[in-house]
Amino acid sequence: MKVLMIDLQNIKHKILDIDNFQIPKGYTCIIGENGSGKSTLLNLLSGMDLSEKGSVYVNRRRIRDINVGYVPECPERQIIFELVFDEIISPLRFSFVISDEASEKTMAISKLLGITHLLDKKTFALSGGEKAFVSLAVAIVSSPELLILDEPDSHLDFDTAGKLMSVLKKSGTDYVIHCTQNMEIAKTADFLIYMEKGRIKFSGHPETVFKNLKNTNFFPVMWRLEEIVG
Ligand SMILES: Nc1ncnc2c1ncn2[C@@H]1O[C@H](COP(=O)(O)OP(=O)(O)OP(=O)(O)O)[C@@H](O)[C@H]1O
Repeated sequence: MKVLMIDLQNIKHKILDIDNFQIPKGYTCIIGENGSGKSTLLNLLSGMDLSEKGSVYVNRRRIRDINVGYVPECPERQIIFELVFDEIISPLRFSFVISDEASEKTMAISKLLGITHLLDKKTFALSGGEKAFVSLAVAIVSSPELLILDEPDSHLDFDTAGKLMSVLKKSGTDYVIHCTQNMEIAKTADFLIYMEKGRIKFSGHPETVFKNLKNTNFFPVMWRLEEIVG
């Protein structure tokens, strides 16, 4: 039987100290205080950084053999083309995908994200939220198995951030790893990781993880209100 998971083995890297840890297939959110090691972990998972000690496997394959998509905190800084269509199609052109196939894929992803109306617009004229969606389209157009999101929702309003998450859940990407400060988003993940001082302190279903965080500012505001109202 095929084992679907990300397997972190004996990671000692910068601030990170993670013995053995498995992330299941699906939508995972990572939360934790500033400096707890979230971005350091995402850099290892995206292949931008190689672990000083330990290994990362995805479905028993080495991380470097996996097609990974990445959206940073300020995605607009990565935009390079003048037209949105050219920006979204660029990863396919860079990998020599034939023209018709690349255009069809670009249209399909734009439909999925609800941004077909932006395709012939100039990238510099987009709003911050629109730029975030275009960067997301660039990241998923080449069908990554693993998609890393390093707080791209920090500049999005709540409804837009929620839309981004629900679209990604439908995108067919096996693993989405989303670092976020938005606890209303984190509580709807399939799997939640709470980091502290380079270690994974709590993990599991969001309800289970948040039970351990009731007396902290991480506990979702809506749940706190529900508790007060009864
Ligand atoms: N080579 C290193 N060895 C040990 N610690 C390091 C090294 N390089 C950076 N750090 C520290 O690791 C910590 C974790 O940084 P990281 O950016 O991963 O945190 P984060 O949880 O993403 O924080 P934020 O929420 O503020 O973005 C920082 O305090 C940083 O100074």
